[in-house]
Amino acid sequence: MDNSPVVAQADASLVNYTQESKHLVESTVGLNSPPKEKIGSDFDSRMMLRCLELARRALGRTSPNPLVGAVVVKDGEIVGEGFHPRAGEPHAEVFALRAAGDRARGATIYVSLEPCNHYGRTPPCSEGLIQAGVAKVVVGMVDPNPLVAGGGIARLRAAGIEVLVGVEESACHQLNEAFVHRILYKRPLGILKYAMTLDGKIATTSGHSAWVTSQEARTEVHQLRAACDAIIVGGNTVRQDNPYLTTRQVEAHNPLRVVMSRHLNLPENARLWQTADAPTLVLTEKGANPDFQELLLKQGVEVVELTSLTPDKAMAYLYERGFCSVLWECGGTLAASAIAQGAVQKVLAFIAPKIIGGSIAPTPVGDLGFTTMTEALSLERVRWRVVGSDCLVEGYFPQKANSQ
Ligand SMILES: Nc1nc(O)c(N)c(N[C@@H]2O[C@H](COP(=O)(O)O)[C@@H](O)[C@H]2O)n1
Ligand SMILES: [Zn+2]
Repeated sequence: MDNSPVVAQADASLVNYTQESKHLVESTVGLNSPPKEKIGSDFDSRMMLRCLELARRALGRTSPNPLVGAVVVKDGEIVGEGFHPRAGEPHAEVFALRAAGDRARGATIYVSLEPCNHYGRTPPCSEGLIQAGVAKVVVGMVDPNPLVAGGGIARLRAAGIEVLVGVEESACHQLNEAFVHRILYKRPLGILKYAMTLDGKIATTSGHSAWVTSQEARTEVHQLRAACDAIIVGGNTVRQDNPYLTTRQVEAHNPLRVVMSRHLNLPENARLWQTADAPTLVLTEKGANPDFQELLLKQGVEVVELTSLTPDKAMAYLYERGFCSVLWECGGTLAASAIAQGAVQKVLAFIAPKIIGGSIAPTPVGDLGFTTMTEALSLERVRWRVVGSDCLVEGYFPQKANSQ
């Protein structure tokens, strides 16, 4: 078996770029591009990092839009700041220009994503910047949205405005990796998170799993949830762990809690439907257990029937709902199927320095059908760090470059 299922749906040729913008976008989002030299001064970097700090204030709330921050600088001083709070509301540049008022004339504006150049839910920021009379625009990264894709930069330059592109580009890209993935692959970014012992178990043989990792790691998971649009689990996780799936330890945005269950053989008293702290959606198949559907609806849980319930179908549905990122917090069987269907791009593995043994104790990823080590899925861009008493390893499955 080769690795093709994992990347089958991750094909960036889905997006129709013009030949000109294709190269610009590819070089910004890191497809086909060698490492780059630092762009801009240390001051430029500081201002761009401030943009990212502002952008993060809306973490988890902007989808399908990106996280964007903007800073207006006049004579070396910040005179206006802004960030994009949520889709439908003005863009970061508009808030920063409003805060700067007349001081925007002749100023430099830093913005972590290329200013838009189209009428969407809001008018083009490129025109707003021209009207405000800014002298220079410093851009973190090109917007991969084909409606923008270099067009905002070209419009500003055509109006005689100096534009510098690529300041702190990789940090800008990292913050919006889910937005970029959504645009390129027409699916939310799938992140598989699990916690396991040093001997690779997520629970004891009897199913006990509270807690594998340290308190610090669990808080980090709540931060991670806050940055995502949805968390998915399967029916087994609801039955065995009865999770809350909230961000209660960090008091932040709660993503949509999604349960995938074909037959709706789920407990009536699960915490997911007894706590209203976060919205809950149950994905099932046509005609499944109508009585239980009624019970869920009474508890305020949304139920959606898909024609066939697979990880890819679930991701396609969540893409249509405008989601950029989905956190898989499921058990091994669903995780294996999500990986096999290309619904996972990034893996976050918390590894606790504990050994529990047990030849049938559950592991984080079930059967992928591999028989030789040559079939193993190797992650790239791998990093690790210590969190509390645990180690967090993160990496990405390889993705195809835009082959257009
Ligand atoms: N540069 C920039 N700043 C922001 O604050 C933004 N939200 C965006 N978003 C880009 O515009 C598209 C959304 O447009 P509407 O909000 O619907 O008008 C989004 O897809 C990005 O391409 N850009
Ligand atoms: Zn805009």
